[in-house]
Amino acid sequence: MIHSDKGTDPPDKEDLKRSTPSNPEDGLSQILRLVLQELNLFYSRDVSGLCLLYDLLHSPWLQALLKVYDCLQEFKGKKLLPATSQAQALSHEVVEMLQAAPGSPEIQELRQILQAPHFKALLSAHDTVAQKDFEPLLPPLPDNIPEGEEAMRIVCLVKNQQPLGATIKRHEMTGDILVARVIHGGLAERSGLLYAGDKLVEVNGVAVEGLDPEQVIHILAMSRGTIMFKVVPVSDPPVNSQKMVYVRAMTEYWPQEDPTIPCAEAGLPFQKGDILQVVDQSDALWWQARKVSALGTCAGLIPSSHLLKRKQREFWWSQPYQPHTHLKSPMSISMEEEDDMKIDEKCVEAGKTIDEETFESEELSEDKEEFVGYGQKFFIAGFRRSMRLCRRRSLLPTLCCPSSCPSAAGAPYEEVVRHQRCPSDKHRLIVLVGPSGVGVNELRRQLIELNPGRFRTAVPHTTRSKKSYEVDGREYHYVSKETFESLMCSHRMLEYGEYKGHFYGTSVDAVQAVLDEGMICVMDLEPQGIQVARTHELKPYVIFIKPSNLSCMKQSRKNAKIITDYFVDMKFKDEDLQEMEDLAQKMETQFGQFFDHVIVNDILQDACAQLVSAVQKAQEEPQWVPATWVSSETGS
Ligand SMILES: Nc1ncnc2c1ncn2[C@@H]1O[C@H](COP(=O)(O)OP(=O)(O)OP(=O)(O)O)[C@@H](O)[C@H]1O
Repeated sequence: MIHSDKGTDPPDKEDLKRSTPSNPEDGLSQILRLVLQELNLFYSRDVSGLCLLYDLLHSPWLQALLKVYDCLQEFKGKKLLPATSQAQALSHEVVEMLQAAPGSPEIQELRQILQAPHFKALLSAHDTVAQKDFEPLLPPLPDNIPEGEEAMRIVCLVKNQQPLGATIKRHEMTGDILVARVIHGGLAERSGLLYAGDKLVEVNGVAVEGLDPEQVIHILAMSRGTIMFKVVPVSDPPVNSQKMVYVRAMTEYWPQEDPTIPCAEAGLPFQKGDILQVVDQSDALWWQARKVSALGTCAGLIPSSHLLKRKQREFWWSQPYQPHTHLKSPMSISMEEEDDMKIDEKCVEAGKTIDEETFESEELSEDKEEFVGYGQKFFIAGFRRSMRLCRRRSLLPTLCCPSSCPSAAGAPYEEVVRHQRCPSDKHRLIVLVGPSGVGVNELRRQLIELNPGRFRTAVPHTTRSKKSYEVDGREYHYVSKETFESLMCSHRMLEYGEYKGHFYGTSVDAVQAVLDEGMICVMDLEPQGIQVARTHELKPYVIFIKPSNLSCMKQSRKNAKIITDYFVDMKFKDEDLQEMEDLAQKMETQFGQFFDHVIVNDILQDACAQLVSAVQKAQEEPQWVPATWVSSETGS
């Protein structure tokens, strides 16, 4: 019973009495219910530490739990033996007896239960286990093995639908057929009887001497059921002492299109961004791996990092020369190419006169920059027209496709670890990426407005002069050209561009300032900026905002407008939507390996809900991140 100095009544004595295990009616769930009830009481009372401990140790439910624990421990030590290994036969007998017995509803019900197919299957499984009847029936070993022959091992494998999980090769000097590799998780490996280096002598009684590996494979392919190998065991069976590593594929790989793979069927196809568990790197050229999304499966062959890099280089040199294509939105390119004359025409068409002052002040409608939430007035920086138009002219070096350009290609695999952010750590930076006009800024704004106390955007820098109504550090950080250039040169700018003769950009420090305040920083970046942001200090979580299909977009963007250089926002034309789709595809092809999450922005409300949930998961659930982000933390 729990005593306390003050507070509510102790729990019902009868309840506690009933909770002791001496009362056989009690279930464990009853005890646990009482535990929870009492813990609730602890919470609601101001109990001193000593009393709490005293009460806790004397509480009947703790005693009851300990008794349950003891029983379980005792039970664990006991070796379970089946009461009978003939349960099926016994059930038959009972059914026959019941048939002769006078009919009563109970007897009828029992007969039905015993004859139900799933119950029969259960008894059959029970007897199989009780009789330890697990092994497949293997043919007897041949008894005419000549004496004095090399030490041989006879291996019988029962081939079901699955492949054998081993590859063979011919020894260059001796011509012997050897087991080249045994695939992890495959039939051969699970048997524990075949090793890389074993020499094949016979397969199903057929001598393999003088045969090509392809002929041996043909014999194997034709075999059904049990396959018998006669092998000369390798003197030193290889021991796999390597540690398992996880990698993110930074490129794609299709074994069926690779003529150099030792066995295309054993290859593991993968796409950019797939997380692979590499189980064997003992071979310099071909590793063994499986996808984390299918860990129960047999491993497959993938090119080693070194080999894949070489393949990328060879592929690149075999391609006709193509100047690097920019990942600029055709919408923005076409606008850049327009001459002033045309811009003037557009402005006249739109019934506006050019108001340079309005334009320079970059005024958006007030509700886009300021809003009232939580009884407070909030100002959202980073949404200004110049900043957004300037982003389209990003000065970051435009990356070419890492998989096809040897100079830009990084490692084809990036080692990753599963990392969970500690609640006391700074939040991860949330980066939104998407083709111009897809709704990156709309979603960003909606997210911030949803909870301005939790989400914020970084305040950008500019070299243009401050307007009278602006506040330094609110709309922008106003800096000199020299300061801006020094930030650029010291790689402290995550993105930057030039617009109407002024620099605009967002610095690492501006992002850090938001994170230091314990808030979640949400920014939008051009995809070529992702790699700059991928540092252990920011640990960005990249969300790709993707347009839905054309017909849906036509419907959902009927009233939407894109910002342009022409002082007025313009309605989407069909070509704009098509360009957006094409650009999204290019972005996915070139930068898909960096996307942690993809959201299709069709119905705005749904996309916003998905964004909220993705951001929460990024902060609160384990995610795959580059191993260097975590090792540099533990190292520091
Ligand atoms: N799901 C949606 N349904 C309807 N309209 C949308 C949706 N998403 C965005 N919009 C509208 O589309 C227009 C363009 O969106 P937004 O300004 O966010 O583009 P963006 O991706 O930030 O591109 P950029 O900044 O490069 O112009 C805006 O008028 C926005 O309100």
